[in-house]
Amino acid sequence: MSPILERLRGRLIVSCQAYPGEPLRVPEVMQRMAQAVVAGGAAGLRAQGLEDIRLIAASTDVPLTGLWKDGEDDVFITPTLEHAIAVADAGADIVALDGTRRPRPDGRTLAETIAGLRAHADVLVMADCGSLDDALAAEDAGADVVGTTLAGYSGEREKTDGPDVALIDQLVARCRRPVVVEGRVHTPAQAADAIDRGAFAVVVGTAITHPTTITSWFDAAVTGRARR
Ligand SMILES: CC(=O)N[C@H](C=O)[C@@H](O)[C@H](O)[C@H](O)COP(=O)(O)O
Repeated sequence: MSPILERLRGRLIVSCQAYPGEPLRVPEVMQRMAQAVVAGGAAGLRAQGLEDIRLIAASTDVPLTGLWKDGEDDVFITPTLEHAIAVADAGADIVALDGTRRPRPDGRTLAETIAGLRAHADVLVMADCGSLDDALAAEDAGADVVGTTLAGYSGEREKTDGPDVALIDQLVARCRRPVVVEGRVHTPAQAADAIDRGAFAVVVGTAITHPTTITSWFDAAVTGRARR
């Protein structure tokens, strides 16, 4: 296994992302966020957008998974070969891309996209999948790692409240490549459970790095409960 992946075995990867229009959608802010989570023990980082990737790659030394979200269409996580090459060139160690079986905007298959990326750069590829069939196809297409990132977002599986544990169990049982659990891991207990189920690593985003959502959880918990 690659030394980059070895550093992530059984560890926490923290996704540092802000969304369009949000106050924290500033590359330097995400760079600081990345430094803050590494100080807390994150063994890996995940970042969106070329400038965020560049800044984080330059200022941290943990394995960096990069992606470029583009478009409103079904396939928006690093949707084309051109996007994937740009993410690699920005400094990502692992390029995360849509690993579903849906048609891609540039007409390439996932296998063609991975082969094209590999011809350009020596990077690892994480396939962001939405189902077991996605993950099995992504392995055949050459992905180094399969993730549960798109479970509940690609139309194939229900969006569970927490991580999709049934899918985790399926992937761990059937996949040959490391399975990275990502998506709605909201508590340390859920992260531990994912590892106990056989996940190679766990990605946590929102519950660590998205204060607007975290605030809404606390607000919903307290609002309306006061005795007087
Ligand atoms: C579906 C999609 O677009 N997922 C994105 C992928 O990079 C991010 O918006 C998520 O924050 C990330 O997957 C981490 O998941 P969570 O924030 O639930 O811990």
